Amino acid sequence: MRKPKSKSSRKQKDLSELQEIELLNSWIESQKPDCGSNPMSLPALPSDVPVGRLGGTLFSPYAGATRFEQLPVSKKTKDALRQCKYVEMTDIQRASLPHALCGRDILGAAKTGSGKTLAFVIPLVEKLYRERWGPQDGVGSIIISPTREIADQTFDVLKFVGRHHNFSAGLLIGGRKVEEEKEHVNDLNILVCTPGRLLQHMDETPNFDCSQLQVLVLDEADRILDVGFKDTLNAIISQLPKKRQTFLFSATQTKSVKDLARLSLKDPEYLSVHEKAVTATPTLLQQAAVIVSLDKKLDVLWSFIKTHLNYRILVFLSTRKQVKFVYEAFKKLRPGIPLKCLHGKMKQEGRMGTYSQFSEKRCVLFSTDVASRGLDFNKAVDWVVQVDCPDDVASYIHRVGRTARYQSKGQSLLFLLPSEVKMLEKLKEAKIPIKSTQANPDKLQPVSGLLASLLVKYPDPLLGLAKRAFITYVKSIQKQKDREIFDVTNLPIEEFSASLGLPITPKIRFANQKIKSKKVPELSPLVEPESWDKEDRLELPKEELDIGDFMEEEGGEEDALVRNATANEAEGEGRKIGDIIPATRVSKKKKLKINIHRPVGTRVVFDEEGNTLPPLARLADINNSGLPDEIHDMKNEYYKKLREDMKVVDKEDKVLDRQRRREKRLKHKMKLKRGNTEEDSEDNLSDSEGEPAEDRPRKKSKIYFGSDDEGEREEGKKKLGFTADSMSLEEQEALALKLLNSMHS
Ligand SMILES: Nc1ncnc2c1ncn2[C@@H]1O[C@H](COP(=O)(O)OP(=O)(O)OP(=O)(O)O)[C@@H](O)[C@H]1O
Repeated sequence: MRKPKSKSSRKQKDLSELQEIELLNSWIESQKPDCGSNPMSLPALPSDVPVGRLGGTLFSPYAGATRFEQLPVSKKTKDALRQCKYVEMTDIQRASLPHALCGRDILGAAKTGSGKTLAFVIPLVEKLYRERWGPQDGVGSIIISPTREIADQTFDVLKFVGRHHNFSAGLLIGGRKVEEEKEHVNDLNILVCTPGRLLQHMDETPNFDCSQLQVLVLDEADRILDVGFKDTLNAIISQLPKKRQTFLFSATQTKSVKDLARLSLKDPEYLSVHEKAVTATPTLLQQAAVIVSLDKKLDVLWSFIKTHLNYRILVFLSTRKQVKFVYEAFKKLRPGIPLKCLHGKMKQEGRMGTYSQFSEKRCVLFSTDVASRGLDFNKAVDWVVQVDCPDDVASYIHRVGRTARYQSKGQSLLFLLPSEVKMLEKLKEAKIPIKSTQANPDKLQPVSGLLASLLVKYPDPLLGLAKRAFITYVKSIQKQKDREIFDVTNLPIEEFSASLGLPITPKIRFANQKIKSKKVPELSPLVEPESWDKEDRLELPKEELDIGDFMEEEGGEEDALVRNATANEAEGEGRKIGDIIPATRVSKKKKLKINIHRPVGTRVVFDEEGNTLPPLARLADINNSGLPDEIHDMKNEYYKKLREDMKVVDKEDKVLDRQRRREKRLKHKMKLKRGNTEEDSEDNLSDSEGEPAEDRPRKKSKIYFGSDDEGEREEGKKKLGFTADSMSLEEQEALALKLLNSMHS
C-alpha cells in the first residue's frame, strides 16, 4: 500500500501543478493570432497535411509536432497517453490538437478510424485542467454522440486519458435508469451522452445547470446535425452558453453555414486532413461491389458466410426486422460460425454485450446502421458486408469504416440490386476505389428453399419475422430520398417474398399499387450490367480480396436444378444459360405439371387464386449438391420426418373417410326405406348450413359415439344397445341393415 502523502508533499504537488497551469496558459496566450510571438516554435507544417481555416489564414504553431510528447499538455495527460501506448499522433491529431489547445473552435474531418476521438478528448480534458475545474464547478464539458455505443466507447477513451486527473465524468445514455442518474448528474464535470438523454436531464433534473460549460463536442457531427436530431439539438443548444469552445468531428463533415450558425461557432478551423488524399476511405481497405437480384441476396450472403468461417464479419441490413429475421433464420441453419445481432430496439445490456462480444475470433454480427458509425470494435473487423445498399455515400463511408481502422487492413463487399448500379458511380465520384465483381452462380449455396422449410417448421417466430422483414425492407426503399438509386417500383417483390421463404407475398398497399402498373424486368440476378467498365472488374478477387470460392469468373459446371433453363428456353427468353431463374409464381397449369414429379411427401400449397406457393415448389427443385453437408442432412432428415408424418396422417384420413362414407350410405338407405317420412334433422342441418355433412361438426345431442358426456353415452347405450367402442364398423353396418330390414318387414 502506498503511504498517505504528507501535507508538505501535497502542497508541493499543488504548487507544481499551479506552475504547470500557469505555463500552459501563458503559452496559450502567446499563440493568439494577434500576439505576434511564437516562443515554442516547431518545424514548419509538413506539406502532406493540408490544413485550412474557414475564410481565414492558417495559424498553426504546433502543426509540425508529430508526437504527443511535443505538445503543450499537462504531465497527467502525457503520462496517460504514454501508458495507453499512444506515442505518434495521427494526421487529424497533428492538425487539430495545436488549434484546439489554443482554444479555437474546430471542424475536423478525417477518414474513419484515424483517431478523431483523441483529437477532441485531449483538448477537452486539458481545458478543464487549465481552468482548475473541480467537482463543485459542475458541468464543464459535454460530448454528444449519436448512439449509445459510440458514447460508451468515447467514455472509455475519456477514462483512459483522464485517469490521472481529478474530474468526475458520467455516461448519460438511454436504456439506463434515469432516476439514478438524476441523483448524481449535478456532481459531474464531463458528460458523455446521447442527445435524447441529455435533453431529458435538462428538462427533468432539478438544478441541472450547464451555464458554465467550457467545451461542447459533437462527435459524428453531421449525424447529430441531421434532421433526425434537429429538434432535440436545437433545444439543447438553446440551454447552453454561447461563449464556449465547440468541436465538431466526423469522417463526413458538414460545411453547411446554416449548421455552423446554429452552433454559434466563431471562426472555426476547418481541418480536413484527407481532403486531398486520393481516396476518401482508408488506404488499407479493399472494396468490392457485386450485383445481386433482391431474391438472391440471402443466397449470396449465406454462401459468403459459409466460405468465410474464420473471419470476423459485420453485416449491414437496412431494417431491424431484417436483422432479426436473418439472424434467427441463419442461426437455425447453423452455418458453422457464431452469429450475433445488434439493433436499436435491443435491451441496453444485450446491446452492449453484443457490441463488446464481437471480438471473438470468428463471428458474424448482423446489424442495422446503429453500428455503422464511430464504433471501434475491440478487435479488427475483417469484413464489412453491406447486404442492403446504404442511404448515401456518407453512410457507405461510415459502414465500411468499421474495418481497416488505424493501420489495420480490411475488406468490404457491397451488394447492389441491378436497379441500384447508379450508387457505384456516386461512390467513384466521391473518390471511393470500389471494384465490381461477380458471384459465381455455380458456387452459390441456395438458402431460400431451406428458409421456406424453416418457416413451416418454426412458424413462431420465423413466419412473423419474415413477413415483417419483407414489409419493412420494401417500405425502407419507398422512403429513400435518392430516387436515382432507389426505386420501389423496380423491386421484384414476389420473388423477394419467396426468397425469404414466405408462402404468400404479404400485402403492402402503397407498394403493390405502384408496382402493379410496372412489369418487373426479368433481370438475371448475377449478371454484370453493361454500364460497368470492364476495367473495374476485379479480376482476381480470390487472392486480392479473398472473396471466396463463390465469387468467381463466369463459366464452370452448371447446376442443372438451380439454373434450370435449357439452352433453347434461355435463349428464347433472352437469358444466358447459367442464369439463375428467379423464384417466380408460375401459372397453375405449369405447376400442376411440376406437381406430378414431386417426390412423395412434398406438399404443394395453393393460394386463394390458385397459385402454388413458390418456396415449397422451389424447395423440391433445389439441387442438394450445392448444399453444405449439415444442411443437406438437415433437409433430408426434415423430409424424412415429413414423409413419415404424412403417411400416418394419410392412413388416418383414409380410414376416417371410408367410415364417413359408409355412415352416409347407411343413412341414405335408411331414409329411402322410411320413405322420407321420418325427419332426419342431421341432414336438414346439413342443407340449412350448406356444408357437406362430413365436414360439418356433428351435433352433440345426436352423437353418442365417443361422447365426453357420460350421461349421453349411457342413454345411447340404452337406445341402441351398443357403443361404437364395442363394435367394429362392419358389425355396426350389419346391425344397422338388420334393423332396417326388421323395420321394413
Ligand atoms: N495516435 C494514435 N496512436 C495509436 N493508435 C491510435 C492513435 N489515435 C487513435 N488510435 C487508435 O485508432 C483507432 C481509431 O480511433 P478512433 O475511434 O478515434 O477513430 P475515428 O477517426 O473516430 O473513427 P470513426 O470516424 O469511425 O469514428 C482506435 O483503436 C484508437 O485507439
